[in-house]
Amino acid sequence: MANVSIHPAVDNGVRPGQLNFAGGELHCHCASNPVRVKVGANTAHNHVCGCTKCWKPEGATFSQVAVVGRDAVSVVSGEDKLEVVDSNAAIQRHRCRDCGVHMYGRIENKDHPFYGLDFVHTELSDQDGWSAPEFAAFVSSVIESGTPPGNMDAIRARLRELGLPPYDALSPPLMDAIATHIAKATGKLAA
Ligand SMILES: N[C@@H](CCC(=O)N[C@@H](CS)C(=O)NCC(=O)O)C(=O)O
Ligand SMILES: [Zn+2]
Ligand SMILES: [Zn+2]
Repeated sequence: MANVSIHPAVDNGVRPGQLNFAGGELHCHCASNPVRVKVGANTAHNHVCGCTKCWKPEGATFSQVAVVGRDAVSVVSGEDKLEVVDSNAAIQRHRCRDCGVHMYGRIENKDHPFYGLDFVHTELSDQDGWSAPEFAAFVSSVIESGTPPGNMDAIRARLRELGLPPYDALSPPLMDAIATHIAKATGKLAA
């Protein structure tokens, strides 16, 4: 099963994060004048995502993506090279127009359940200690990128083997958080 590739950061086993890690810097793949983004806090809810919208390194089946408070994220250099991939998406992914790497995804809709959180790919950092991936999201969506449906049993088995329980949306706690937000907004639950 180890021959099923998920993402280079987890294919050899998930490495634990460091509890007191305070953040670091991300950089894009440009050899010169890279975009640099400071993330001044550790991440949370790190996971691998199989959706077609999250940035994946060349050849990877999944993206690796985590969240961090938007106030902790700032562009250090190369801001002029950033462009929003899809301004209609809930997550506005800012990518380097030269190398295509997504530097951060931001939610601008204040009513969104995850407003206040940015999405970042910790593999773009040279530092170790970022929170480790905990689960696999949008697993069935890898088919939309061309993964043969017949490979899905092996992919889910490999994710379980790595300690990344596979879900076809987000993890139960995050789905519960979204539903709670909606129930409060619609008055079904006390705010
Ligand atoms: N099946 C779709 C799923 C896309 C999707 O819903 N992605 C999730 C996980 S990143 C999401 O929250 N997307 C919001 C967005 O892209 O703005 C695909 O693969 O394109
Ligand atoms: Zn770049
Ligand atoms: Zn995704």
